[in-house]
Amino acid sequence: MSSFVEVTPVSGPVRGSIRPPGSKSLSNRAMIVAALASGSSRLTGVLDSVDTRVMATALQKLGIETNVDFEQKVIEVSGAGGNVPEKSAELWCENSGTSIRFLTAFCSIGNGEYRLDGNERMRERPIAPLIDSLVQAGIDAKCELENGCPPVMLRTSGLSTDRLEVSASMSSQYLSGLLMISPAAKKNLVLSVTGELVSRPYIDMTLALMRSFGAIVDEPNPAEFHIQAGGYVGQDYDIEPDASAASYFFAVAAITGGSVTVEGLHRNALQGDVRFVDALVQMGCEAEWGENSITLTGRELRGIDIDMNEISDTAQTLACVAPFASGPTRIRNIAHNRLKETDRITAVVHELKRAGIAAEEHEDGMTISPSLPQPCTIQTYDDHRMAMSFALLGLKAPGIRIADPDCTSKTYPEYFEALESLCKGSR
Ligand SMILES: O=C(O)C1=C[C@@H](OP(=O)(O)O)[C@@H](O)[C@H](O)C1
Ligand SMILES: C=C(OP(=O)(O)O)C(=O)O
Repeated sequence: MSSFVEVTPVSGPVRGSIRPPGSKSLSNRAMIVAALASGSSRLTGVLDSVDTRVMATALQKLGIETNVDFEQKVIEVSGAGGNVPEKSAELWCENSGTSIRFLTAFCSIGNGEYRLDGNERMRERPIAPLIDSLVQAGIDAKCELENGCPPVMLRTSGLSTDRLEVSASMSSQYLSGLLMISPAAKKNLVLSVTGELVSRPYIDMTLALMRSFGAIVDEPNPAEFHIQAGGYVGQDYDIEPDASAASYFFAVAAITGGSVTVEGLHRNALQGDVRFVDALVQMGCEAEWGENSITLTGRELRGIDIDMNEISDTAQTLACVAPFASGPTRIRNIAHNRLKETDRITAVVHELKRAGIAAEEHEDGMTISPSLPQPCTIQTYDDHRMAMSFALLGLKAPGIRIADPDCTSKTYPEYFEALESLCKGSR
């Protein structure tokens, strides 16, 4: 384990193709829905990373038979038909937002006592809106430290309400968690969102996955969901490659004037983050949307003004493309990024400045101006996306070191090897 990695610059355009590992968001959703289903499910193309391991282990602890073969990227789940077999469990969620939010919802349909906790940063990431909804539903749910964050304690005998409200202005994951458990509730349920809903494409992803496993959901308006009770049926389900991970490789093409094909993704992918490609097109790149691949070709880059609320996991990637554009780039409407693995606005601006790049922090985002990166060691704040995005700077300028590269294990343990193998022909 080294404390930093130094990225070697490329000397010309990077050309190549790559298939990123399975989507974290789809892997963790598919495990939850398969666990709720009647019958067994075979999930293929799943991601092997800390976040998916945390989810699989938690389901096993809850008594769901979950057979994991990460070598083959396969997980077989014997669904418990909407029951939670174990009456009591302590679940460790590290810093996986999807895991703790989806599992808190999952445990609420059980019959017993459950405690969910995570690492130091997870204990700073809000979960109160989800807890408030469960309390509304008559469940004895609380944040143990009374600060709106994990650890979470639940005493429950199931979900039997027919109406529920949730606030999703800090994270869409509270709503996704409640949506996924709803078909397993005792009655049909009307779930409404109060206030703003961030990261909307993740809700569409949740609904699509639920429907693939047989759920019936109506959406009379964008803030209301009518979910029929009746459960899920186990399926064989193939997970798409991770579109957020793909953003780094599209960015490689953009900043080197090269051409990179990402296999396994397309315009209608379930992951909203494929729209990162549109942001690069807005900056001047060309995209070719294939049936099962996307090719991005880098051209002269211009600065843009962009709302990234719906694709906020790719904001750090864009922030590391922006220095190479001809004018400033303004990223807007991502205040919720302050609540993720680290404060992803302050941290990004701080590290861009460390590399000598002109950047300004705003409450809802940042502005980055054209600059040549200077040698430095980028701090990554235990945030996989800090490491993966700032590595891009090192392809364009010498002396860029990335501290704690192993933090990519949250979603992409082999990231630096994959980046190296894509770029090595251009050195
Ligand atoms: O539902 C999901 O799979 C996710 C939703 C997003 O979180 P927010 O809804 O908190 O923005 C995203 O950042 C996260 O990586 C995955
Ligand atoms: C925000 C992220 O993850 P999570 O919320 O699932 O921890 C992420 O992967 O960028």
